[in-house]
Amino acid sequence: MTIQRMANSVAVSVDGLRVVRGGREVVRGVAFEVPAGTVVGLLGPSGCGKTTVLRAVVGVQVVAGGSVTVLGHPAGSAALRDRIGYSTQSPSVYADLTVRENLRYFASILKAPAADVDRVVDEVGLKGQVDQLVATLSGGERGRASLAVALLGRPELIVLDEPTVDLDPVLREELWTLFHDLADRGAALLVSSHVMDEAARCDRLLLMRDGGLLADDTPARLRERTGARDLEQAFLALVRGTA
Ligand SMILES: Nc1ncnc2c1ncn2[C@@H]1O[C@H](COP(=O)(O)OP(=O)(O)OP(=O)(O)O)[C@@H](O)[C@H]1O
Repeated sequence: MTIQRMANSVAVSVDGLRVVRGGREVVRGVAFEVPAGTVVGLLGPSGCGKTTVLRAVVGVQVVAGGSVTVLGHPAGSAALRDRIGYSTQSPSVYADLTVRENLRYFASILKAPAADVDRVVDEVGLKGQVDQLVATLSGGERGRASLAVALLGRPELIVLDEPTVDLDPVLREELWTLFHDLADRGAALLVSSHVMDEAARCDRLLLMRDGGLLADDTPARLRERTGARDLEQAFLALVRGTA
C-alpha cells in the first residue's frame, strides 16, 4: 500500500494492551489509535509506561494481553520490518563510525536508496557533522544521528522515544516542523515526551499515568474539557480527577 493510500487510514490500533515487567503490570488495558498523516504525542511522567507502549507498537515487547495492529499486521510481523522507523531513548548508532558510515550501513540493511543518506542528514540538521565519528558528537547530535536512521527509507510509521531530549529550543522547533512535514506526506508519527510544552505541537495527545491512559484527545479539546490555561494544568486537573 502506498503512503498516499494510507492517508485517512489507521496506522496503529491498540486495544486492551497489558504488559507485565519485573512481575508488575506496568501497562494496564491501554487502547488508542494513530491515524496516518498525524502526529500523536504520548505524554506522562517518568515511569508511567510510555517506552513500554512504544516497544509494544514496534513489536519488541512481550505483552500479557490485548492486541496491537500496525499497518494492518500484528505488531512485530516480518512484513513491517522496513515500514517502521523506531528511535529509542539511547542512541543506537555505532560510536566508531562516522554519521555518514552509520547511515550508509543502515540504509543497506533497510534497502533504502543511497540518496536517502543525504536527505535524512539534512532533515535532522547534521550536515556539518556528517563525517565526524559518532563518539565525538554531543549528546543531542548523537540523538539526532539515531533519529536520522529512523527516517531512512521513508517509513509509514515513525515511533520516536523522547526525540528532543538534550536539544536547544531552536533545534526542537526544527524537529517538530520536520515531524509535521513527514505527517503531511502521509506518515503516522507516535512521539513520546515528558515535556508538556511539546504536547501543544501534537495533533492528538495520549496522556498516561501509572500504566493507564488518562486522556486521548486533541490539545484544544483537552484544554476546553479541563478549563485549564495550558496543557500542564489540564494534565494536573485530569490527574486530580477534577476534570
Ligand atoms: N526490564 C524491566 N524490569 C522491571 N521493570 C521494568 C523494566 N523495564 C521497565 N520497567 C518498569 O516499567 C515501568 C514503565 O517503564 P517505561 O520505561 O515504560 O516508562 P516511561 O514512561 O517510558 O519512563 P521514562 O519517561 O522515565 O522513560 C517503570 O516503572 C519501570 O521501572
